[in-house]
Amino acid sequence: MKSRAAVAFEAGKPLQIVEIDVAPPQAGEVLVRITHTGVCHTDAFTLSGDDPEGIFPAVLGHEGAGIVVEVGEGVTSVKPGDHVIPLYTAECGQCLFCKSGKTNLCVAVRATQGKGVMPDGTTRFSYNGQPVYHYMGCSTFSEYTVVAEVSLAKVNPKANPEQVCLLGCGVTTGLGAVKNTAKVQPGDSVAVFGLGGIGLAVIQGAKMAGAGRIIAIDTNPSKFELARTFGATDCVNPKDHDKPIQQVIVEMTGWGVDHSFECIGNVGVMRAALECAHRGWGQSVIIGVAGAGQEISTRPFQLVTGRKWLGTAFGGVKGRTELPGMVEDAMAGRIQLAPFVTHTMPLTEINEAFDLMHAGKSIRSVVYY
Ligand SMILES: NC(=O)c1ccc[n+]([C@@H]2O[C@H](COP(=O)([O-])OP(=O)(O)OC[C@H]3O[C@@H](n4cnc5c(N)ncnc54)[C@H](O)[C@@H]3O)[C@@H](O)[C@H]2O)c1
Ligand SMILES: [Zn+2]
Ligand SMILES: [Zn+2]
Repeated sequence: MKSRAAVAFEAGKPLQIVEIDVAPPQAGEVLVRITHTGVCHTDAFTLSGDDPEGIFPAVLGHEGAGIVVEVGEGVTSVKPGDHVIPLYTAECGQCLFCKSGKTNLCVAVRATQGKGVMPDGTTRFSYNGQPVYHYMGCSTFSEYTVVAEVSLAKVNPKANPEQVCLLGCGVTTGLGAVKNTAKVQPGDSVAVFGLGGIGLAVIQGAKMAGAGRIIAIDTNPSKFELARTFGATDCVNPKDHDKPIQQVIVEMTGWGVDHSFECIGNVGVMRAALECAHRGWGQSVIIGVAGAGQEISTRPFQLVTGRKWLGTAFGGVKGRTELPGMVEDAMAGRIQLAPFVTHTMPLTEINEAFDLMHAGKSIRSVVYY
């Protein structure tokens, strides 16, 4: 079938809106009509060419909501008409990782997902007879996409897709990092570096967890108002200080914060985030995705004196098990999604979403089909 899609033909170039061909779902696969998709910084990162796993031409996008159109052989957990959120972290329930109870990093489709193909090693997308690759197992920048059954969370059909698509990545990642990775406790102090969709979701999660002081840090002060709305108690612009930001945070708090979160993808800030963690027990969670080949560093003394360096993908959330409940939480107002959606636009204007992100003017742009 034909599908309108925004295709990344080359790194560093705008997406092109074209009609691609989408092949039917094979065994264990599902054809989904995407109705809405957010644009996450990770899409911009891959489009920039800095992502070692980036393959072109590809259909990017991994923060979507849609409706099942057709299922391949053997698919039992979803049927046509079901409302779904595609998952870039699958959950098969069978693999070593799923069974461990220790992680959400299912490996069922990992090897092929990273290569931009479906589990049988081929792609369902093509343009003028040439293959177009999948992205993060989701490819939500195509109206019709094919996703592995294990990469779909079935959610309440009454949920607002313009908002719950954000549970496909940004908001879930931030909330999950607080709850599953850092396990923030009532009264704990928190520092959040980077106030995009991820960082603001961390603040919302910290507030929900009953954190005491929540310090929001960004070089773009226009983000502070929303950060305060979500629960930030202090807002700090590193540019207002002539000393390293970690020193500023330590001085503000005495011994540093109980938890810090890096939500930018900057290895220098990752170091600062670790070093502003409390002596003896403070921990720092890396969420940001750094460029290919970049490395983190600090003095080992920072760890010897009790700080912990952690990281998280999709906030440690098991998508098929947990997303349906998170969608219910959003519908009941326990999770706030509306403030994240600062812009909406039709697919034809998707490049504008990237421009707004790079200009620091949006939190999330949601594209509709
Ligand atoms: N681990 C995961 O599962 C996961 C999931 C989603 C996104 N990510 C990553 O999280 C990061 C954030 O994503 P986003 O969509 O919120 O991005 P975004 O671009 O919307 O937000 C980043 C924010 O960081 C601020 N910033 C930039 N440099 C800074 C600095 N030196 N000091 C302080 N603030 C600075 C920017 O002003 C901006 O507000 C990206 O690296 C993205 O790839 C990771
Ligand atoms: Zn994302
Ligand atoms: Zn698994």
